[in-house]
Amino acid sequence: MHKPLLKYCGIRSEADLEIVAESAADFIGFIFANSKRRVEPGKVREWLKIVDASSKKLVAVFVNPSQAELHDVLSVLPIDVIQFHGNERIEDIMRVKEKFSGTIWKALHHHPETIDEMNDYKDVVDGYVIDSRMKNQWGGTGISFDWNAVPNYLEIATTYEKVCFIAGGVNEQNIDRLLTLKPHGIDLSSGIEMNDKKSKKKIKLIEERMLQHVNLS
Ligand SMILES: O=C(O)c1ccccc1NCC(=O)[C@H](O)[C@H](O)COP(=O)(O)O
Repeated sequence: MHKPLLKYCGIRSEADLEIVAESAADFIGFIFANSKRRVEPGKVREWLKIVDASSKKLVAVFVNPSQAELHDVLSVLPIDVIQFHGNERIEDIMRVKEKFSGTIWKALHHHPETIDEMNDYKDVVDGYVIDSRMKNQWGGTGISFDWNAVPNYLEIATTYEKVCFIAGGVNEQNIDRLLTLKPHGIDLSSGIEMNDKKSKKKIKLIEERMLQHVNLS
């Protein structure tokens, strides 16, 4: 089995960045939306001058951003992927695509219409992040959704030739089950944190589980 793509999200300090830069993550995510994990683009730029994260792709996570908010981030940081995590309209995303030549992912929250939404966005995005749906919180909830739906999401994404990350409450205790479902990618934030900081110990446990799974299958 190929190792699923791995994204560590919600980097909020130079120390966090140092930890994930040394990890097996393929993608590292920064939150530019209202959240306890929100970061300022200028600060991230400073950290990136000090910490070598050049082996990682940088993901900018937005929730219904204005053009100015997008510009503030994209003009300062070498962003590889924009992750839209709100209820951005298709025409909003199309407008961004006119200027941004990188990858675009749409986060969709697990609910009865998610499959329809995957279809709605398929012509404007390169991939999906399926996350838990919680009242008053767009993401970073630490809560997982019913993973019985994951095979269906993966199948639909594959049909559309898109990558599909599974997010929401993934941690070292439940990642084994998720790995058996062969997600294209796994996205973690709360599950690699301790006292609001990224934890080397938790990352090590996650990566050991992933490695064992890949070696066994
Ligand atoms: O992480 C946040 O605080 C956040 C806030 C607003 C929008 C999105 C946010 N996170 C996006 C992510 O990609 C997270 O990694 C994803 O929601 C999973 O989080 P978690 O359940 O904490 O592992």
